[in-house]
Amino acid sequence: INPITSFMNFVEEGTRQLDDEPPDQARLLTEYDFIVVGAGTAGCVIANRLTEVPDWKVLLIEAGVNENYVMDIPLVANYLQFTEANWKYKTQPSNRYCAGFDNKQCHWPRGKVVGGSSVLNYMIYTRGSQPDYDNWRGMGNEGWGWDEVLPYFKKIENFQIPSFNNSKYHGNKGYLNVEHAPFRTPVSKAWVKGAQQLGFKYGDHNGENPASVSFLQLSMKNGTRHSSSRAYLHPINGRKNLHVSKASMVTKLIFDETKTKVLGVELEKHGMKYKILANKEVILSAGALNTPQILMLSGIGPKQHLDSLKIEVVKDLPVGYNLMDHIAAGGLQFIVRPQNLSLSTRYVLNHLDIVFKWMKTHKGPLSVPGGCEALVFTDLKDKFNPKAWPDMELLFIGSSLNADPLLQYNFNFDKNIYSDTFGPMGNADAFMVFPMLMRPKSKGRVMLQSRNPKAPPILIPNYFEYEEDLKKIVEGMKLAVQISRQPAMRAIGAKLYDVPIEDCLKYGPFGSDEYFACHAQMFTFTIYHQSGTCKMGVADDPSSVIDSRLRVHGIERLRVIDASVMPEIVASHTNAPVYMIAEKGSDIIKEDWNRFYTI
Ligand SMILES: Cc1cc2nc3c(=O)[nH]c(=O)nc-3n(C[C@H](O)[C@H](O)[C@H](O)COP(=O)(O)OP(=O)(O)OC[C@H]3O[C@@H](n4cnc5c(N)ncnc54)[C@H](O)[C@@H]3O)c2cc1C
Repeated sequence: INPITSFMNFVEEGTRQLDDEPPDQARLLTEYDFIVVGAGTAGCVIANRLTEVPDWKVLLIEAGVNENYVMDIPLVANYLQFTEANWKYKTQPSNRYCAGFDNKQCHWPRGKVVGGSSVLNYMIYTRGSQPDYDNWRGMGNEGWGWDEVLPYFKKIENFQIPSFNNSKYHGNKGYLNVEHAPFRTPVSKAWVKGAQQLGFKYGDHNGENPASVSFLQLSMKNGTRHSSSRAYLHPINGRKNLHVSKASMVTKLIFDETKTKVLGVELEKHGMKYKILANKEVILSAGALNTPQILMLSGIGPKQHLDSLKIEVVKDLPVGYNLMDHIAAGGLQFIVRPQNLSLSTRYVLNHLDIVFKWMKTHKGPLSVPGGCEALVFTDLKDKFNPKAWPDMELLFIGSSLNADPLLQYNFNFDKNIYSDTFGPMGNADAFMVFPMLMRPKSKGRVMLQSRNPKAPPILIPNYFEYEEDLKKIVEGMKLAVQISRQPAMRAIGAKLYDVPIEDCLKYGPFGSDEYFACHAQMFTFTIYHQSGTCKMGVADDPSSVIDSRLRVHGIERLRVIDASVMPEIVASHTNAPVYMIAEKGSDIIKEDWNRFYTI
């Protein structure tokens, strides 16, 4: 590999990508048919699908700026959290969770860039399975059962994994590329084998076997990130009926004099304030933290909370409640015999040929998103049944905390606890497993800090309110240890890293249930799946904010289409489900305005 031609290839591809992203609209119209707030996973899909109707004019508003080509390098995903493309939120301090982190706060990164959180994410592409969506329909949400959402999951995909390419479950004509990473570490292969030796079936968790082990399916195209902007906006760059306004923050909704109909939005761009009207609808796709924030700033939210901030109440609705997330016990690491290859930053920086290889071919270790390589989904009560409804995921990362000097800052570790616990690892080769709670019972809340739209919202995760959530995580940790004892793992010398968290020894010896529970409460890792804060439900469900056609109860011309709408978090990473919600939501809009729609 020639470093110069590789680098030039990288620069040329990056320039092309920049040219393909729809430009910032310098001069905004005063009126559009639809205004979509937030160009994240959902917003890019909606902007694409609505502008398929040639006489609809759509404005897509995004607080962040362009995606750039460095963001497409899968291995550097962690680093993006230190850039302006992240809103950099933190949770309220707690002793029950995130307790081993600085000021007992978890970092909650969210994308602030064209492409939203699909630009910061680890590209893991999972959908959830039949019971997740039948559960939604069972709550009264007509049209959201598995049989009704599956066609939309297929519509999203350009599925590129031949061994799983079963047309009952997968599509090949969609905008989003789904593929395996073109590189696997030997350790990941041993782990996948070890999981099978324990009893898990190798299979397609997005198809026949929701509870199985496999290498990750990824929203990736030829070894590079395929964000929602790359997938849905780039191919339609040039559509005259789409305007994109970047670096533009929506601060409030505008209502008619009866306060029952939305007329448009107020936004700030480069220090200037604008009022833009929507002839037909405003669609909020600002994500599960910012969509409730915009609603509450506009007077749609819990009356008592809005009163306390002296915000005039337009509609009393439980906005911001029902906040759900998936969490893992972080820092569960397994030392292996030294490998002659590692996904560590140290290794990569000492082997620049790897970097040049990716720049030229998009192959090699840099094509592994943040080191994430494989997963097991399982139902802890029926562990090895591949048809079961998972309540636990074990995510395999072919890298470790000591492999990257910045990882401790990603997760906000307390410096002393971090160095006491992980310092003794030195430069040992290791991998991590994140045992992840897939169907949490505990729910939190998003609140406003003040009437200032630029003040970050108050984020209360309320993890582990229910003891059973903690117990399940502990079961997941023990299961991860069991895999590490299988023959394929013994062959690479896998051994649980056992320097204890000093503060947890008072609850029990290292490896006891009580010790592991304390570990999970100290190193509570968000998996960034915040959702549910504008719950979809029937009008007489007092906990719901929108109906099953994604319209805000009691308000005309206003919909929410993003991760906020999930009535119950699905047992899955959330990006693919959000794509589905946006595809289906776009068809609902077309149907309601008597326009042609595609499924
Ligand atoms: C670090 C990280 C890793 C993740 N890893 C995975 C993964 O591997 N697999 C997976 O399935 N999921 C993953 N997720 C979750 C997944 O990416 C999200 O669930 C999904 O992107 C949410 O889509 P959304 O459309 O609801 O919101 P977002 O994609 O977050 O989009 C919201 C957009 O609205 C914009 N916005 C917000 N407020 C305003 C405002 N006032 N005015 C204008 N614009 C505004 C934001 O800047 C953003 O661009 C990850 C998320 C993160 C942050």
